[in-house]
Amino acid sequence: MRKPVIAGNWKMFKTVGEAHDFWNTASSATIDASKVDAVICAPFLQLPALVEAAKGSSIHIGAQNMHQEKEGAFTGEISGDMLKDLGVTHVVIGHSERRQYFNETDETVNLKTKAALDLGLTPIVCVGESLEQREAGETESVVSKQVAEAFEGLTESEVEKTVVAYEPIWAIGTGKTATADDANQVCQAIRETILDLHGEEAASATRILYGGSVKPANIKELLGKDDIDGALVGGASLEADSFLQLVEAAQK
Ligand SMILES: O=C(CO)COP(=O)(O)O
Repeated sequence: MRKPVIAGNWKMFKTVGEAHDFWNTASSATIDASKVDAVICAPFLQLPALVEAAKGSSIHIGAQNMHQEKEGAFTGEISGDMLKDLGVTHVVIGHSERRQYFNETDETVNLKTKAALDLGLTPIVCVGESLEQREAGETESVVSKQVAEAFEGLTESEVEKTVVAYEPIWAIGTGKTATADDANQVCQAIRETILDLHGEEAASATRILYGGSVKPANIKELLGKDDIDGALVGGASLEADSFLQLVEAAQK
């Protein structure tokens, strides 16, 4: 039985003050950490305050990116060691917005995933096809290649510790969700890729999330599918109430 993950990706939203407002509501929630991993992935500047606020709660704090090197002359970047030192536990890697706007490639995704695992951070590795690729019938081959390259050189136990998020680019922030069946089919193809490359145990243990316009209204149907183990959520994670409804749905 795979424990579901509900991970909020705040993207470039909220000031530290607004994050505190979120926390005032979220901290009173009863989350059963044995049933769900609830994670908030916030902008770097908010991480110290959020890690502090989350102490004693069942919500994990994650970053939205990290650099693959331990340290060095990389102006403007943040290393995994810096995140680890702060008490951050998760890190989103290879989000489509980073692939699109910040030159993230399958190769850097692989290096970052390895660097995160070496530090004991849980990578949430994002994959997904564009609308053009979907319409050309390339979804599964595109996504399988992204997964294969992201996991290149990882051991079976490292793969098991990694979370994959399938986020079709055309469904992000658009209100268009893949149908639960379509999303499940791609998540199943991802699991098959992991099976082929890393073996049965890795394939059955790895959590695969869906992301793209997930809301309290559609979470139950998505979680009802065999190969969907949770969600990576943008817009609906910004309000504590809706984030907590998603967590609630996953811990049932
Ligand atoms: O990109 C996403 C999460 O990483 C999805 O964003 P939305 O939930 O706003 O569509």
